[in-house]
Amino acid sequence: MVENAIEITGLRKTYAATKRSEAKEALKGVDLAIPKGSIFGLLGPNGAGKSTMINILAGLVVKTAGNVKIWGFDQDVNPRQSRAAIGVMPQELNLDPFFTPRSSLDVQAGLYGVPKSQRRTEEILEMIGLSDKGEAYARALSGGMRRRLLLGKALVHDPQILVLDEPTAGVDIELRQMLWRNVRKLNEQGKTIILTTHYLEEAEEMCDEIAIINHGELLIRDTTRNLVSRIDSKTLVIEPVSPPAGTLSLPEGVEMETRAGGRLAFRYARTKVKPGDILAKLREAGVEIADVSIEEPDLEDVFLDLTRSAA
Ligand SMILES: Nc1ncnc2c1ncn2[C@@H]1O[C@H](COP(=O)(O)OP(=O)(O)OP(=O)(O)O)[C@@H](O)[C@H]1O
Repeated sequence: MVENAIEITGLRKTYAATKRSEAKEALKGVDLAIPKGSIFGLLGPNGAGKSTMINILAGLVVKTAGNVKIWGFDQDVNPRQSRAAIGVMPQELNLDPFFTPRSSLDVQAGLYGVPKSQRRTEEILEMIGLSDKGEAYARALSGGMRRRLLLGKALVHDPQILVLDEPTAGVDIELRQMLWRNVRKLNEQGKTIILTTHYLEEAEEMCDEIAIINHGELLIRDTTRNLVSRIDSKTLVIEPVSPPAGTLSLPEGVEMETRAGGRLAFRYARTKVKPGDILAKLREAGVEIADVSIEEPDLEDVFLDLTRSAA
């Protein structure tokens, strides 16, 4: 039994030089395994190589070197089976304006060779909340509806793996929540989900595991929890009754920052300093405290830490 939904080894992609641009090495030998059944986040700054990787998985971009296995099928040996195992919801709203949602889904199913008797057009329309828009022209759909239709199109052949490329970029909260509800449901039904997102909070909330890529290289891959616990810093935030008089003497390595409303934030290494040490110093200085809280590191800190040091 194959354990991994995706196995990538030594994946390279160099876009050829054109008259206007030099050759670009977008992926520089990436190894990555994505376990079956997970919700896996692929993160990285703009231009890191995420779309290139996803497009290679989807069979839309031809790799330069390396090996890609999808649901156990080598992309080069079994292109049909590997393509059938994956559905991609792309970033761009590339819909034919003259197709209705119902015919869009039907045509897509036809492209994947799904026999008429096995098509789930109505079920998918229902799931993406477009049952009442089945006969509307795509050009008459709102941006959010088009995005939902793209999700539907990625599902027509009932793939084991669903890839979502920046699914919530620029969408409103309601649609985002609907998308995530659907994603969770599909995951519970056994689908492996791979998503790229710029919203780190979202990745932290949704993904079991995360890979961060930068400049075409894999920087790290770990469970979301482990990644967040790598960051040693925490921040103690206090609201003083009145601003401290004079400079404060703080434990070594603690950095202070003044925030809105006169709040003071103290960033410290949790393995070296205890928040009580900071509070003791404040008390010594006669600072009266109205409120206190501690901010835990989040994925954004991890991301900045890793991409900064590798820049
Ligand atoms: N068709 C192409 N021809 C030439 N260079 C390309 C092409 N597509 C992407 N690139 C380059 O390859 C690099 C990786 O791009 P890619 O789109 O994979 O990054 P990304 O991580 O998806 O970024 P974003 O978050 O902005 O979508 C970038 O430097 C980009 O300019």
